[in-house]
Amino acid sequence: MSVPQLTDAERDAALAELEGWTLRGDGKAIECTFEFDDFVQAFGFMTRVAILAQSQDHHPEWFNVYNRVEITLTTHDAGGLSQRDVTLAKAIDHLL
Ligand SMILES: C[C@H](O)[C@H](O)[C@H]1CNC2=NC(N)=NC(=O)C2=N1
Repeated sequence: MSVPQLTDAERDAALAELEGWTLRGDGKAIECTFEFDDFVQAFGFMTRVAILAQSQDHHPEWFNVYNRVEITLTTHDAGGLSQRDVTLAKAIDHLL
């Protein structure tokens, strides 16, 4: 499935709407770190993100240690950032 990468203008507009998400150094992904009270809260969040990701057929790269969850969103099919990353990021934010 072909997904277009965002243009620079589309990317900047999306980032302006996404609080806490930043552009990765290479410009091909967005990243956000979430902190919770403990591991159970963090893992519960990850479970809800997993269900969301599956429903959107768009999956995060992520790292968890104890109460911290670092999420990176990029579109492998596009080789960079696409609208699918922005849509998933917004949906993740709505979980909180
Ligand atoms: C076939 C399936 O739709 C694709 O492999 C999907 C699955 N999840 C995905 N997740 C992400 N992050 N990028 C993709 O390009 C992607 N592609």
